[in-house]
Amino acid sequence: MSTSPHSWRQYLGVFRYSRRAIELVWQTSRALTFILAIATLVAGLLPAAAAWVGQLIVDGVVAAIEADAGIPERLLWLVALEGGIIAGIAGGQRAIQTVQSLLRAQLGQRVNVMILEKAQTLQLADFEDSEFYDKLTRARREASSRPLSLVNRTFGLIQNGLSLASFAGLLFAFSPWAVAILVLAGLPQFFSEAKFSGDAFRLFRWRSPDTRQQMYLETVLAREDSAKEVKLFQLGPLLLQRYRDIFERLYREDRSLTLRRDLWGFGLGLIATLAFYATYAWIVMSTVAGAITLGQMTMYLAVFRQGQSAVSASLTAISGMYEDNLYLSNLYEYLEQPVSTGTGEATTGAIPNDGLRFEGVSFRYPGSEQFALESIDLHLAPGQTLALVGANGSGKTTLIKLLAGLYTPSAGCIRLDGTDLRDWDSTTLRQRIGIIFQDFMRYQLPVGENIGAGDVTHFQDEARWQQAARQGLADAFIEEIPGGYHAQLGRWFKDGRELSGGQWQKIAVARAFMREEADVLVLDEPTAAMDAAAEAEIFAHFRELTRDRMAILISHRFSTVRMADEIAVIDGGRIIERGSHDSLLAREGQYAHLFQLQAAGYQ
Ligand SMILES: Nc1ncnc2c1ncn2[C@@H]1O[C@H](COP(=O)(O)OP(=O)(O)OP(=O)(O)O)[C@@H](O)[C@H]1O
Repeated sequence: MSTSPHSWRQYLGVFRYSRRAIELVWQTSRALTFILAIATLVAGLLPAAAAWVGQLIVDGVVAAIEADAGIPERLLWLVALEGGIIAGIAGGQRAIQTVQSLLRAQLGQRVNVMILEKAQTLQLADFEDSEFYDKLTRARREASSRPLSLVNRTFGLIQNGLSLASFAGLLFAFSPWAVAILVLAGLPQFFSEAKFSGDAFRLFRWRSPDTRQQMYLETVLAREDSAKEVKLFQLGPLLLQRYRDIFERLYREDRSLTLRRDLWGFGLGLIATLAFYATYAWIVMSTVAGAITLGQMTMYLAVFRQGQSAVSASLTAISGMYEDNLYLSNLYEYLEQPVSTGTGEATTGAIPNDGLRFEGVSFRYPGSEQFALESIDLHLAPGQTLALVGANGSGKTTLIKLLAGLYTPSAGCIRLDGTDLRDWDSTTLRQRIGIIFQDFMRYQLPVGENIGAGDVTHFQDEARWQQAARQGLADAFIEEIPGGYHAQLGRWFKDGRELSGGQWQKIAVARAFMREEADVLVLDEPTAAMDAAAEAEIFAHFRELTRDRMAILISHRFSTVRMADEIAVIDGGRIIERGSHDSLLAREGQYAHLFQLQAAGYQ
C-alpha cells in the first residue's frame, strides 16, 4: 500500500463526516452529547483499570498464601473495587445505550425538519433536476437512522480506541516492544478496512443513477396509482425483468468488492493474530522465568483478550461507516444546495392599476436547447380576460409558470402594476396571483380543506369553503357525499373516498375561487375532464366573479375561449395572433381554422 499524502487522505476519508455528525448531535442536544462523551470515556478507560486491579488481587492472593497469615483486609477492598469498576463499565455502557435511544428520536426529527425546511426554499427547477431530486429522496429515506448510526460508530471507535490506548499503557510496563508489535500488526488491517470502505463509498455514489432506476421500478410495480395500468398493459414481467437485470449487474460489482475486502481482511487479520499470540507466548515465558508476577500475567492476558475484541469492534465500526458517510455526504450536498432567494421588497406597484405586462419575454428550461417561449409581448388590464390557445406543447403552461414566478424569464421581463415581478416581495406577489394548474394537487385531506388550500389564511373557514364550492359548481356533489365538507378524500387514510376526474376538477376550481383578494386569477385547463356544459358554466361564473380583476384561462374548447375579451394564439412559443373572437374569425388565420375544425366536430 502506498503512503503518499493523497492515499492517506483516501484511507482516512472514512472519517470525513464524523465531525459533522457529532456537530449535528451537539446541536440537537448538548446535554445528551455531553453524557454520551462522559459515558464513552468511562466505558473506554475502565476496562484497563479493571485489568490492573485484577493484577493487584492475584498478586495479593499469592502473597497471602505465601505469608500464610489469614486473609488481608486490603484484598477484600480490592475485590470490592474491582466489583465497583465492573459496575461502572456496565453503567457507562447502559448510559451510552440510553442516550442513543433518546437521541435517535430527536436527531431523526431534527434531520427531517432540516430536510423539509430546505425543501421550502427550493425552486421548482430544483425539483425537476433528477440528480437533485434523487438527493432529496435519499436524504429523507434514512434520515432517522443514519446520522445517529455514524455518531454511534464514531463514539464506539473512540471508546475502543481509549481502551486500546490504556491497554497499551499497561503493556508498556512489560515492554515497549510488545506495544510496538501490537500496534504495527493491527495497522494493516485497519488501513485495509478503511480503504475498502472508501472504495465502497465511491462505488455506491457512482452507481446512484442505477439505484434510482431500481427504486423507480419498485415504485411503479407496487403502488396503487400505477397498479391499474401495469395490470392492464401487462407491464409487470417486463419491468420486473429490468429490475432483476439491474440487480444482477450491481450484485456482480458488490460481490467482487466484498470478496476482495474479506480476503484482505482475513489475510491481514492473520498477521495481527500471529503477532498477538507471539507476544502472548513471550508473556507466558517471562512469567515462568520469573520476570513478571502471576498477577501481571493475569492482567496482560485480560488486556489481550479484551484488546482483541476492541480491535475487531473497531474494524466492524469502520466497515459500517462508509454507508453512513454515503448518507451524510448526500444529506449535506442537499442541504448545501445554493438557493436563490427573492430580493424584491415592493408591496405596491410603481403604476397602480397598470395590470400585467409581458415585455419581450423569452424562456428556455434549464438544460434545454430550445426556447419554450420567445419574444412574448402582452398586456392585460384590470377587468380583462385573456384566453390562451395553442397546440399541445406550444408554451401556454410555461407562460403561466413564469407569471407565477416558478421560473424567471431568460430574457425580457414581466411587470405587475409597472413593477418587475423580481422586485416584488414574494409573499405579496403570491397573494396577488391565484393559479390552478392542469396538474393541480389532489390532497389527501378533507373536502373542505382541499378547497381551503386556495387561501391559507382561510384554510379552515367553512363559510368560505361553501361559498367557493358554490362558485366552482362543486357544492351539489359535495352535499351528497356522506360527511360533506368533512369527508376525507384519497385512499391513504381510513374511510377516504375517491372522486371522479371531473369532481376533482370542480374542487380545484373552487380552490381558485378561495382567492378573493388575488387580482390575477389563472385557470390552466383544470376543467378538461368536465363535460362541455359544466365547463362553459364555470367559465361564465369565473368571468362574472373576476369582473374587476384580471383573468387568464387556458382551454382547448372554443366554446369557452370565445368568452374572453382577448385571445392569444400561441404556436411554438410565439404569439402568432391576438384579438377578440370575432376579430380573429374575421382574420381567417390559425384561430379561425382551429375554430372551424372544432365546430365541424360538433355538427
Ligand atoms: N419542466 C420542463 N422542462 C423542460 N421542458 C419543458 C418542461 N415543461 C415543459 N417543457 C417543454 O416546453 C414546451 C412548452 O410546454 P408547455 O407545458 O408550456 O405546453 P402547453 O402549451 O401548456 O401544452 P399542453 O396544451 O399540452 O398543456 C414543450 O415543448 C415541453 O416539452
